[in-house]
Amino acid sequence: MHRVVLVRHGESIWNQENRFTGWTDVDLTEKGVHEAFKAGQLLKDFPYEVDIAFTSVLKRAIKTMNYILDQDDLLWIPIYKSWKLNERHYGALQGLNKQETAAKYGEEQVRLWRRSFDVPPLKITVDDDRYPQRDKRYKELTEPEIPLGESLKDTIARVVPYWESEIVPHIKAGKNVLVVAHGNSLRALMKVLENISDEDIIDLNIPTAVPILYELDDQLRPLNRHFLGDQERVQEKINVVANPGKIME
Ligand SMILES: O=C(O)[C@@H](CO)OP(=O)(O)O
Repeated sequence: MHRVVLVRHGESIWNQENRFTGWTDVDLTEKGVHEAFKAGQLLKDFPYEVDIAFTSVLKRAIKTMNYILDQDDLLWIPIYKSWKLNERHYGALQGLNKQETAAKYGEEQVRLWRRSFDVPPLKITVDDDRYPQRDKRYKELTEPEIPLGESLKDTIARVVPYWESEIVPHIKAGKNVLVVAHGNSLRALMKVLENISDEDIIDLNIPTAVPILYELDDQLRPLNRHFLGDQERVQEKINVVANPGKIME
C-alpha cells in the first residue's frame, strides 16, 4: 500500500481579508502559523514518517511545510519546490475582496469563478503588474506556460503532469510523500486522483492546514481518504472555505 499526505497552507493574510489570492505571495497570519503547528502535531501521531516533501514557490505553502516538518524533526528530508504546485492563477480577480466581487457580479458568477471546472477568471494582460514574468522566480517559464488567469481545468493541466513525472515515481518507490500546496492546486490533484466528475468538483472545498491522508493501491487508486483531526472542527473549517463571505457578516 502507498501513502501520500496532502496539506493546504494555513490561513493567509488574504484569506483573512477575504481577497482572491492566486499567485500573490502573501504571508501566513498568526492563526495560519498556529494551524501549521497543529498539522505538524497531527502528523507526528501518524504511524508512518514522511520521507520526502513537495511544495509550491509561494511562502504561505513553504512556511506551512517548514512548520510541519519542524514539529516532526524532519526538516532534513528532501524538499522540492515548483511553481507547478502554485495556487491557480486568479487573473484580474487577484486582490479583489470576494464579498464585494459577489455584490458587483452576482453570487452565482463568483461561485462559477471559484469552484467550476472550466470557467476561467477575468484575465490579466501582459502589461499588468501581476504578469508573472515580472517576478524573477517565473523567468524560466515559456510563454504558453505563463498564466493570465486559470480555470481549474487549466490548473489540472500543469499540476497533474508534475504529479505524474516528479511525485509518482517516489510513491512507487515506497516513499511516504507530503505535498503542501493550495486550495485549488489540491482540488486539481484530488479531482484526478479520485476521478471526481466536472459537476461534483464544485462541492469540494479544502480546509486550511488539515492533513489529508490517502492510502493508494499499486495502481495509485485511492483505497481511502481521511482528513486527520477532530472531524467536527474539520467540517467547520470546510464551511469557512465554502462560504468565505458569510463569515465576514
Ligand atoms: O483566493 C484564492 O487564491 C483561493 C484560495 O485561497 O480562494 P478560493 O477558495 O476562493 O478559490
